[in-house]
Amino acid sequence: MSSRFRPNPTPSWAQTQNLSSLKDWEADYNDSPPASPIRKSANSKARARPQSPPSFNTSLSPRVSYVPPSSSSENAQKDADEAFFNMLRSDEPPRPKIVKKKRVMRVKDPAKGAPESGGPAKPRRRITGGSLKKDAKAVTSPPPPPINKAQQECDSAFFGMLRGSGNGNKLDGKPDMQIGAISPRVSTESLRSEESLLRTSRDSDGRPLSAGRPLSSRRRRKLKEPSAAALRNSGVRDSREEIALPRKPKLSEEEMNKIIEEDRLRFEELQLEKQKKVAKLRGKGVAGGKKVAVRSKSMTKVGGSGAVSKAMPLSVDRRKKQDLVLAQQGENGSKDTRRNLDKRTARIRHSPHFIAAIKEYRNKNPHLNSNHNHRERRFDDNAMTNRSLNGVTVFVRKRPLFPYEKQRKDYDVVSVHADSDADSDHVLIHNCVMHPDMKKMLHKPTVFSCSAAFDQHANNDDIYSNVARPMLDKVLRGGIGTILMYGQTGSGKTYTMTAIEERLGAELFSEITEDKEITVKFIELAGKRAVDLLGRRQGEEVRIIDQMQGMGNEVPTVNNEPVPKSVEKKKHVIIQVSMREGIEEETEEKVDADMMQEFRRFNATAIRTFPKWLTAFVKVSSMMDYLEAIGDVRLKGKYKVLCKVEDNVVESWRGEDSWEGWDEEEEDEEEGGGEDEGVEGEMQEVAPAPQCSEAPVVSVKWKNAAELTAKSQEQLTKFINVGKSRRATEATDVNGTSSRSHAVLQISVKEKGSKKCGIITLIDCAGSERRNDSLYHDKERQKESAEINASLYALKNCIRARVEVRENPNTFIPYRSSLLTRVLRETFEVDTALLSIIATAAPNATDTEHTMETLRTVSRIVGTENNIVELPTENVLMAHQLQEMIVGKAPSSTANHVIPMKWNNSQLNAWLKKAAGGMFQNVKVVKSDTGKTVMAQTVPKLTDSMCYGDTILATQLFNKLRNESERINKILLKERMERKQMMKGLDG
Ligand SMILES: Nc1ncnc2c1ncn2[C@@H]1O[C@H](COP(=O)(O)OP(=O)(O)OP(=O)(O)O)[C@@H](O)[C@H]1O
Repeated sequence: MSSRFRPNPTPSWAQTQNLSSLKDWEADYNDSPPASPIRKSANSKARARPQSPPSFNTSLSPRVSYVPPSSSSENAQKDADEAFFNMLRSDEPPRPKIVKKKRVMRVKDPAKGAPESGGPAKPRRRITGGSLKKDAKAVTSPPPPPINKAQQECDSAFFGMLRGSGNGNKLDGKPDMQIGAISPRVSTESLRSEESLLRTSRDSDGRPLSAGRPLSSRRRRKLKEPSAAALRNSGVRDSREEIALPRKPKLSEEEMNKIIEEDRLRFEELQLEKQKKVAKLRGKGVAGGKKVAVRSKSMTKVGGSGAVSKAMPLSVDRRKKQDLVLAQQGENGSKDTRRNLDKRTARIRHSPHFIAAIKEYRNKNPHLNSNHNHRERRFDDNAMTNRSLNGVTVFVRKRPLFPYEKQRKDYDVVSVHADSDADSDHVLIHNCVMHPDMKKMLHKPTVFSCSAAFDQHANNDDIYSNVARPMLDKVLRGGIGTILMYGQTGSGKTYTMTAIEERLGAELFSEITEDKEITVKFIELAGKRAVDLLGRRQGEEVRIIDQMQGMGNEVPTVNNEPVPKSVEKKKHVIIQVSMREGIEEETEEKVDADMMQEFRRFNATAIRTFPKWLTAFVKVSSMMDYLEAIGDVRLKGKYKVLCKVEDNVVESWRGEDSWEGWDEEEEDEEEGGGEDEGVEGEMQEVAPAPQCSEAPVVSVKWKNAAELTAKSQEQLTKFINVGKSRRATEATDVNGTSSRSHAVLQISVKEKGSKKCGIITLIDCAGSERRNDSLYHDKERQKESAEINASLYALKNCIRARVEVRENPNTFIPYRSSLLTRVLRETFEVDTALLSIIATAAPNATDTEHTMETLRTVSRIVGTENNIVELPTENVLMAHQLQEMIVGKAPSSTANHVIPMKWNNSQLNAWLKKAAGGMFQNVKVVKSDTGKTVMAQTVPKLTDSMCYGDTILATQLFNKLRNESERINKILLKERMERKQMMKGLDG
């Protein structure tokens, strides 16, 4: 037998048995076993846990009920003892402890039922026990019957008790709550039984603690109880189910809404209450309003009732509170406190400083002040030629700042320097940016040069007379003139162009003679499509056919000459060039050399010369170059080009647009029988150029585009307006009616019955947008924007190439890269053609980057980007410094005040020398001492560290430092208020 179960005799018990010592008792153990160790043990346990004395229902152990020794029942005592020791000997689990008989007598009538089931319950034998009679019978009936289930239960309870769990039920039939609470120590076997579920966790009234709520999974695991699902599966009924409280009925939507509304009202009420409280506190000066308003915990505990937190989760409260604070801020106009801002926002946020800095800069440089008299300044043809930059006249027009822009605190960052004495004007952009530390403000002036610049005071007449009027003279003589508007969306391209069209129309009709007529064509270039704006059918697609007059593009013909095998393998295209008939022999060599040089540019691998032919092998991969080469050759008007293209190579190329397009155009030309056609056969002579004095030698045809003859200025205006109304415009974020295409208006002045003509082309480009602005546009719009920008890029390249052509005639002009440049081919290739670009500039600070980019692009176009000057960056002064500068009044204190907490070692030393009439000049200061370290010290510390043990001096030092701190803080506060006042003045 395990010693664990050996009865533990106590001296008192030994004394009762007349045993002198424990040893004696042990010796006599077998003969006369102690009769009351269990009782003693039980009693001792009861003492140890007075609040929950273990009590046992004897019915749980009917056979082992123990009757304490008494004079009246000696035999019963003996029997009980024997039964007990029998049990011990037979290795049976120990029986539960026996309680006093008195208590046994208090057992309730089981017929009254267990309280947990509510009504009159069936007698629960195993739990509430059987009858007392039965128990008594069991006590007196040796030998013990085999252990049944009830016995096992009883045993397990007993073990539990021995281990200290005290498992068992009171004899009065009410389970002990404490006992239930410590039931984890109940043997696994018993817990698994159905009854154990009922026995666990009951309160003093016998109701299970888990009533109305299932046990948590953690608790269940602890109790080693099967889950409800497991019980269900095993067919055992879970008692918890019986006693579960009925679920709350679902609320209808109406009821829910009502509750929500009530909560909301309550919340608002509480908010008001809170605001009143805060206002009261502020009035009393008890607390900084902000702290109370924002940090108050009252949102969760208002009124101490927790009503708000009950009604709404904390996050909702917080959000509402935040919304309220934000709304209040908005109403009060309180400032945005963010620190990291994008360029545009930062410019607006610090606008007063930047405005003042720009104003100051203009004052220092009076020529930048916009008071130019544009009326007096009229450039004639010659002046314009002198002022042209690399053959292109560049004008800049700055539009005024709109009231809505002023309203949002935007400001003018474009200064114009119109210098009539020099050859060029200048535009200065005040680029206002923040230092990366987001504290310092910088002003970066950048200067761009142009032929002529117009500020916001220039009107449309000024623009017309300087830009279009000189061009008109040339056009009337049969020349070519092109005016191109380039600029950011909303910068005034359409506005300016409309003004020019009106005035141009009026002058044209007043100047032309009767033998001349004016025709007009108007198309729109949107991406890769050209659409007629004046045709009967709206949206008619126009095809741009650019070819040299009298020459035409030819269908490649196959020469008989065999293709060398090596070439075939490499998939080369063979280009054969025939000399033009009538070319003089002495120049033949030179032409050959030119031609060879030309082909080398296109990576021709072999060039052969024949008496009348020149053959080059060009790689298929550079087919586009090859096509351009042909164009180039034609341009010179010296050669006739024939192509011999290897069959399979052609096949492989046919799928490409460019080649097919090329063929089709040719076919069209042949079918159409246009006036410039007639190229038949290989050796067709070049038709003579038109006899018009300055007529173009090349012609770009707008096939399908309606050409209308305008008989009067009104009619011309009407045609233009019809075209404009058909033009695709859409609202962008930047401009309400932004042009999404390039509008090309061509006005020709023709001699009646003759082909002689002068042409003026006015191009209103689509807004050059940046990605940032088109960020929120849909996909189609973004694609459109990309195409617009691509065509503007091509334009830039062509104009640039045109500029370069003057120095290097071999310069390749990539006019084929966009529809816009194909339309403008005449302008690029005719030397006498005039080209003017008007760059429109928006003055507002938020568009600084766009404006700079426009001017930079135009400078690149004309090859003057090297003339862009970036002036030294200046620091923008803060308000108190500006005040002195602008208002002419110094702030109340110009001294640089620093609070003691921020003093460095030298500042500390300086103060100590002067303060209190030099009282502290002899205090001990080490190198590492700063204002902060000294301020952090208490008087005793100061006494030791600095004042050589002089407490009075240390106290003085301590107080004086604090006084000084207070004094400086007051001054700083005053300065801050002054600055604020001044800023308000600047804003206004
Ligand atoms: N110099 C100016 N004076 C007065 N208002 C102007 C001036 N320039 C432009 N505007 C006004 O600015 C607005 C936008 O101008 P406009 O439509 O010409 O811009 P845009 O550059 O053609 O734009 P988009 O490229 O998007 O078509 C118009 O309302 C126009 O009246």
